[in-house]
Amino acid sequence: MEGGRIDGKLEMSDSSSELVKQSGDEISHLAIDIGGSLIKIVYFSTNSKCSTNDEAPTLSKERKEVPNGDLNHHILSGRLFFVKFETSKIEDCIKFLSSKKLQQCGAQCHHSHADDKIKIKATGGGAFKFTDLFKEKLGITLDKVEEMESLVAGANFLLKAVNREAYTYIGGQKEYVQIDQNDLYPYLLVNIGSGVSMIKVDGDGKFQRVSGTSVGGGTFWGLGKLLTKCQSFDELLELSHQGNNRVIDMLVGDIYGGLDYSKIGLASTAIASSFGKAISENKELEDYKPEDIARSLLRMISNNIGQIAYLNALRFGLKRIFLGGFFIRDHAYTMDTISVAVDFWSKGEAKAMFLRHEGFLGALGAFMNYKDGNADLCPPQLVEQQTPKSSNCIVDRIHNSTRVRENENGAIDCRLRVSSSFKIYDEVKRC
Ligand SMILES: Nc1ncnc2c1ncn2[C@@H]1O[C@H](COP(=O)(O)OP(=O)(O)OP(=O)(O)O)[C@@H](O)[C@H]1O
Ligand SMILES: CC(C)(CO)[C@@H](O)C(=O)NCCC(=O)O
Repeated sequence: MEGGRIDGKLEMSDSSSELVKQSGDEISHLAIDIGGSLIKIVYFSTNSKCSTNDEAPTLSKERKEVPNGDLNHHILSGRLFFVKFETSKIEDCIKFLSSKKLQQCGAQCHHSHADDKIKIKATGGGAFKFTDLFKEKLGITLDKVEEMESLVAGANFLLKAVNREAYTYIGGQKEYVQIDQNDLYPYLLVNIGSGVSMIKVDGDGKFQRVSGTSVGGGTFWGLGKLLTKCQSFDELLELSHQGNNRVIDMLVGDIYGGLDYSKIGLASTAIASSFGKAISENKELEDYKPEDIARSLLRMISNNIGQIAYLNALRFGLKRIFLGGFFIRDHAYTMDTISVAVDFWSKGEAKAMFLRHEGFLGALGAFMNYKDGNADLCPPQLVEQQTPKSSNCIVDRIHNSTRVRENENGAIDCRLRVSSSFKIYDEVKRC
């Protein structure tokens, strides 16, 4: 179907407005994914002001003996929040972080000044590029988590723990997919960020990056900016919604005198050559409408990604393709093009499925990595909302049965298990 934003789009926060609205949150854990285009932050807050549900987020002082004996735990109830910034505006991100009470994020406050010890999980190329900046401006050490590992951990978590996370988009209809946790693997994860990574996922921590393409979200936004003079990514997407790609794309019918090329299965309306019409018309860039250019560009890139995804799925015999990354933006035309490409090339065999927390896979995966924390800081683990039964492995329990709750803003209600050595903000200040 033709473009347009789908109703009920997740309004996960876009930088500056959030700076004011959410300052003062008590953040217990935070992870960051610094990509080529966008910085994504996932944080867990126990601030009860944020709750819209009947069960207010609280710090429950519930103590649990872990089975091997020696550690007590707190259970923190609260909510996972999602925020993003443009990487080119990293100063906004720095301001945001400095407005937060971050001292407890992985901080170990024994024997020395807490500021020396603030460590957050960080992934993406920017975790390397901006190491010094974070140290200088915020006194924060970035504890690096490998990018592909983070993407996979984030996707696995969402697919197993969050209801209505994955959906198909066919014929203009969004349909949520019920994930059978015992039949999830293998699948192909296609992350469309600035560039595109394709990862074959075989289990928790079991994966292989099998392909990638540099023609991705950065290409759409970069070329689109040059060709249309749009000032923002969302403006470019909106413009594409109003355009007609047939003005610029050379169609099969343009070559075949209006006929289908039925012998090889190409309808006259299929695109034979993206932007191909521009070579035969005596027109300058200014003679084309920006909306038509935006439309052709979006179609070209989405189609190409859909096709490469399908080829890789075919290569490894994978039927399920999950797509993440902020290029998608829950945008109808983008998802429709990718879905049609996968459906067309696989003759209906493979399915493209989109993730609601699209661009936050890496940040979520890095967040999950706190479970590998060192001995001083007990690994925080996400636990479900229901009263936990006695079990040794809370994460396992998520994976095997219950699901965390998600509210309409994309924030996820959940509980975090932390060790008794973990301090809430006021206590940290006194260290
Ligand atoms: N507000 C925005 N500003 C810039 N790009 C946006 C915006 N919203 C969506 N996008 C699209 O999302 C892409 C970035 O997606 P994402 O954040 O998943 O990748 P990244 O982590 O920045 O890239 P990479 O993983 O390749 O380093 C951009 O290239 C652009 O196509
Ligand atoms: C380089 C990364 C992994 C950085 O996130 C990403 O932008 C990407 O996958 N680019 C595509 C590179 C390629 O495989 O051609």
